[in-house]
Amino acid sequence: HGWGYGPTNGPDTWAEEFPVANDGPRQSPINIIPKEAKYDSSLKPLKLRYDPSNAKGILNNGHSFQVDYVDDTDSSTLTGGPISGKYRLKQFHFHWGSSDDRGSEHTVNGIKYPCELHLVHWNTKYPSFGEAANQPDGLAVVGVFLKIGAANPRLQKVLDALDGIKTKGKQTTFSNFDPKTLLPGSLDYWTYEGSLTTPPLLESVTWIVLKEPVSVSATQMTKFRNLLFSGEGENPCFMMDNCRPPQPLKGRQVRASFK
Ligand SMILES: NS(=O)(=O)c1ncc[nH]1
Ligand SMILES: [Zn+2]
Repeated sequence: HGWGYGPTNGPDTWAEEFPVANDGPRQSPINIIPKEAKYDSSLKPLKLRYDPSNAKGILNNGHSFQVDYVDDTDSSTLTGGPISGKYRLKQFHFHWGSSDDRGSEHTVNGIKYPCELHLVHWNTKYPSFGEAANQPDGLAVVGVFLKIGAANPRLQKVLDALDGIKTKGKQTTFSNFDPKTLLPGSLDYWTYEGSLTTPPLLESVTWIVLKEPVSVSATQMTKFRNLLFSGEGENPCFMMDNCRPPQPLKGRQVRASFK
């Protein structure tokens, strides 16, 4: 059985098949220490321009669920920020915990949030996501923390679709959704050079982690935890704690777009 988040296939075992997990100089996630981040006035504002009609489907991939976007044109892109050129939105997904005191992958001063959203983009200087994923400047992932508070109405359409993709491998159509509605009011961010946080842990990601969290209610969190890692007809295993712990910084500089 492949990699996962269980006792026999979780993050501490990944190095067996993916040695970069332990040896890599730029692994993600990391603990962000705001006081150690350097304000960089040359960092540009983030520019996210998404076409809601590019939303294609929603899939339970056995590790998380993701909303996939049509990425054969430049209609949903990320530009500005720490990146040069244009990156296309491929998908967004989440990581969450088994209780509200954990679940995020990045941490801030060691604090874990209950959930973290990742918007995955690839550099259009490469022909495809797959090609870009193997390049040091191939991917850009925007990370957004979710914090327990008032129910977030912007999440509801996504959460309501989860009943249709309960088990591993299930997918349904999911159309007309603008991921910009999931972002906080401020686009202030920390940025550093890192990796995918799931195997193959490719060191191709420019991470852009927003400082301001968005809200999610405890009830909404229970909907994430009602998904299954397991496939239809298999022993049911609820999908939660699908988060990799923070990895060694190994001398990397985290920059801040704000003072
Ligand atoms: N969690 S992550 O955003 O680093 C990721 N995206 C695709 C595979 N893994
Ligand atoms: Zn992720």
